[in-house]
Amino acid sequence: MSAYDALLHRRSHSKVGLRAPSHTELLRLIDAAATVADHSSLRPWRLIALRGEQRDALGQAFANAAAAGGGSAGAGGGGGAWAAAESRGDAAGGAMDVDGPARDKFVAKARRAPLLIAIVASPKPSEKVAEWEQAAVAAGVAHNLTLLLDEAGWGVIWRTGNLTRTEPVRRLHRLAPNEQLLGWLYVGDAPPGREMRRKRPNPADFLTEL
Ligand SMILES: Cc1cc2nc3c(=O)[nH]c(=O)nc-3n(C[C@H](O)[C@H](O)[C@H](O)COP(=O)(O)O)c2cc1C
Repeated sequence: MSAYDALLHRRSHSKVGLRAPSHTELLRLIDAAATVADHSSLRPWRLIALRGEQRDALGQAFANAAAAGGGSAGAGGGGGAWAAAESRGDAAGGAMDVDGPARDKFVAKARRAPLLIAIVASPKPSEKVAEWEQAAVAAGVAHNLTLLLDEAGWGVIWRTGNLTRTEPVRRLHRLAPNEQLLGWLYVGDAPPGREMRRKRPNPADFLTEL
């Protein structure tokens, strides 16, 4: 299949089955995804696979973050509400994990696929390459990987949410202070029968001349 056809036929799957690509298969796809254009070849990204009960830990982190006030779509780093709760030492702040239905709801969300791949923008020191350029490289790797997984027959959807950049979620992924999560690729069996891809925008609306 040409890259053109692969892109035209790609679609996200919000519901996937129980099988997931193996570590070895992932490495093969990441090898190709990593050919993304990368100013100064800084490799400013890394990926973290979450399988099995590791997904429950993510659900727990989501629940703890939500209990502490959550995040916002514009949040650039750790959750301020979380930090405040932590300094108070209350339950939602880390002394105790949130439990019960509040936890179950988020664990179920994290279990929507057998494999989650966290996309981490991991900027490297550079006088020449700004952090936004490096984040663009990390996003490029994620888009490439999404396409490659789709082409290999896996169901994939890239998800984020307001809790992505909260402190409990950062801590679970052991992010360095300068790193940022760009979300997760949720991966599993593609459901049988490919649905039609959603309507494409008119390319002429997106190309002008100076
Ligand atoms: C950075 C990023 C974050 C996203 N976050 C979510 C999300 O949290 N929930 C969601 O339903 N779709 C999210 N999407 C969109 C889906 O991945 C997907 O593109 C969308 O459902 C449209 O389907 P399509 O890819 O088949 O066109 C996100 C996409 C990107 C690039």
